[in-house]
Amino acid sequence: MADLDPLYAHIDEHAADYIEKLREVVAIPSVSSDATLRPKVHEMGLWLQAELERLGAETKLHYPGTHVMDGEELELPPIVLGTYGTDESKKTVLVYGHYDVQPASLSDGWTSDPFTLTELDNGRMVGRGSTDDKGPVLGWLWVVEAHQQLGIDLPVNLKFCFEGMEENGSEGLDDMIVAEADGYFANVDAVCISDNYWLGTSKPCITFGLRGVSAFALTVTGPGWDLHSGVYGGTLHEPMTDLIHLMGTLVKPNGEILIPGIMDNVADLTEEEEALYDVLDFDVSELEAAAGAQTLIHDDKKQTIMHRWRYPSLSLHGIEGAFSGQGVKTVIPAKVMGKFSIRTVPNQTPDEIAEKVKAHLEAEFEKLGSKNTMHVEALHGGKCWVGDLNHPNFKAGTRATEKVYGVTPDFTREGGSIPVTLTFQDALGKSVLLLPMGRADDGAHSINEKLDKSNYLNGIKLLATYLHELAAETDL
Ligand SMILES: C[C@H](N)C(=O)N[C@@H](Cc1c[nH]cn1)C(=O)O
Ligand SMILES: [Zn+2]
Ligand SMILES: [Zn+2]
Repeated sequence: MADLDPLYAHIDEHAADYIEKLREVVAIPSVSSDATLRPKVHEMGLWLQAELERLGAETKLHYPGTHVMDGEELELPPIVLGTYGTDESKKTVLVYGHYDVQPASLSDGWTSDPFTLTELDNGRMVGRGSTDDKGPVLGWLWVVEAHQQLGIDLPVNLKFCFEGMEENGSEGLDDMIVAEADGYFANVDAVCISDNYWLGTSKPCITFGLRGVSAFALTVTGPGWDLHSGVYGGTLHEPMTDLIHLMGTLVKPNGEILIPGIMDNVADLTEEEEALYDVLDFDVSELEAAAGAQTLIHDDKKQTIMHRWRYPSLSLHGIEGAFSGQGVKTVIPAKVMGKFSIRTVPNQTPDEIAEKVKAHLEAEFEKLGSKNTMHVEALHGGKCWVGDLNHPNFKAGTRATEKVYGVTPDFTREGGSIPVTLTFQDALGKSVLLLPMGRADDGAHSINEKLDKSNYLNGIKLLATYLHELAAETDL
């Protein structure tokens, strides 16, 4: 295998260039769930295509069509495909990432403009998408660029697949992958995704499981328009009262989900799985620090991690249509929509979950005797995934981590979701490795999202080393 020390030195020397490029992409507010920002998501996709072309990849944009969001028909952003190298004597690695981001605004509590990458003295680079997932996506590009600049042969062929709807249901992606399994993806030997985080803040990990996600909108409609609570309060069924009651029937404050039958299919805990939690080097105080609170439900670290990885959870996210401004507005909102989602685990399926949620809410609404109307909509559902830690793809990731960080990584599952992971595994029949770049306290989806400069640079080295280790794998 090539000596990678010159590559590592080169990556360190080019830190400023990599950071400038990250600044450039953070400044594109590619928020997939905001209809007004949809042009920015397209812009970000085209930015990536241009970079891939600049590096010599053959690219193709796949436009999955349109979808309706907030009553508006919108063009789905392109899935950016790129082929770099077609040498039949080399293995082909498919790398996936997403270029859309979660919403962010200063008013949420950010200490700097979310779309301006802000470098802090402690090495943190703060900005929306820095860790989720623009930093890692860019990392793959710099791996290719560094090899070119040093004249080192890239030991594998690469296929890129970057989507712009991951944070909003990955619409159109699964269909394209299935349709192209024997086409664009035909020669793929292994898949790697860098889109999650270490378990803590100091030790790297590789990840072999993800929870799924099923998102819902629960709408209660009453009066024809918003009403004066002094004039109408006490005289009619109020949508907000019904909604709050219904949302309260979903989950207990201790996290227990109240939907009948929801735990029926949850996989049993085996001794082998339990042993994995026992050896984990996990400090709950890091989780508390990253959350900015000491409000954990479970005292025991093993229970905490199991409830994050292997049990479902239900979170209430927000209410559309409700008054949320400052001061008091004595109004009865006419129509309110509660948003919640369930993180799902083996062996739950989105269809089964949606059926149980709907049956439960319909039964609860019936009990209210309300004259309002209620509608439950399943917004998007992604399946959970568990990979095989013993596969050579994971061995390559492990060796790469050991080389770059000098420690054996934690082997983790992730509480979040990357719905495409299982699709790649099933449709292509190939192993998918999750190789994270960022840390547990990066604040993905939260305020002040950041990527540490050291994680960015070591992450680029890690992705590069993984490709070399995979190329050296004889068992693949
Ligand atoms: C883990 C990954 N970086 C991520 O953040 N995934 C999202 C996917 C999603 C699903 N609905 C909206 N976004 C997540 O786990 O929330
Ligand atoms: Zn995300
Ligand atoms: Zn992500």
